Amino acid sequence: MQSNPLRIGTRGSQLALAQANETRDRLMAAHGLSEDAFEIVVIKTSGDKIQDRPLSEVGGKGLFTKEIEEALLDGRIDIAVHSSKDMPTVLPDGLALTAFLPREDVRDAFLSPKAKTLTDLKQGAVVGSSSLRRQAMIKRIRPDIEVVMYRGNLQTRMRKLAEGAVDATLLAAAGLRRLGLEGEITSLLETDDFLPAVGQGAICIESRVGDTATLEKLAAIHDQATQVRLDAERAFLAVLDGSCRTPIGGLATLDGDTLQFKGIVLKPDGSEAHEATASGLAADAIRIGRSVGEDLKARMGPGFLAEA
Ligand SMILES: NCc1[nH]cc(CCC(=O)O)c1CC(=O)O
Repeated sequence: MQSNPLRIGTRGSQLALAQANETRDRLMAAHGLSEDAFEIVVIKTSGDKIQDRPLSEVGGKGLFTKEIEEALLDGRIDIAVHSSKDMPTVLPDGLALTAFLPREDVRDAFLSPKAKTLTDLKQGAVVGSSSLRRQAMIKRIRPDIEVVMYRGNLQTRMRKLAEGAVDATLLAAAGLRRLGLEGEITSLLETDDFLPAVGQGAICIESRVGDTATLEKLAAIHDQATQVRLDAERAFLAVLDGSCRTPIGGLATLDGDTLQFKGIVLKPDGSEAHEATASGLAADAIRIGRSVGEDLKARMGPGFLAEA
């Protein structure tokens, strides 16, 4: 082990800090190190500075990673901890997702003081979410529901829900668990009818490609099954060129050596949706994800993504 602390870059939100701490704790346990072997470096990103507009309007996923990736490339940090869901499919030259922690619950959670599930909400109910995927999936099941923009950190969103500004909200179960807020979950949306975002529930670690000393440390906390699932999901997203303006869901599951993949593309108002599935050997994860992406692309027809 090197004597310099391993510098862990992260955003400053409570969720991001919880993820960075979890990564540090796993590294400490795996290598028998103390806390002084690590330094958590908080980096403010453009995405953190913009709070009043949906992400889809201001440039999408890369907003939460740009400044952190610059710090990695400049050698100011050694690893960056991210939610896989927030990672663009293309990374800057010289950087890669070099480790995945074991994936948690992938499901979206329904939170409401007024109803047990999405389908129990009263006619014309208001749901807060600024995720285009969640908006489209809600509209597909319940076209009468009004979805209003709802950004801010988890605590802010829960407060708005308690104050009655909205009737319900949807959040990733994994994020709530990491913050010790799973008690706030009213019910969980099963993936059969509500497909999560690509990467949901998986913490990933980004580092410099040739930094072998760091890669060796990460190997001890890496989960290969999560990597295989994410390989398929990210290959799927890359084919569809998943911009933040396109509602897309995708999930890979592993049963032994068999990978199952399901993907969906929707119009934002839920009026049209295309789904496709494929399965095969885990070793073919990337090919399977890509094939579902291509299948959907063909079935959507030209213009669907542009219109969306
Ligand atoms: N876009 C924000 C974001 N990125 C990752 C998570 C949750 C944690 C995860 O999916 O790993 C969340 C919050 C949410 O969607 O509720």
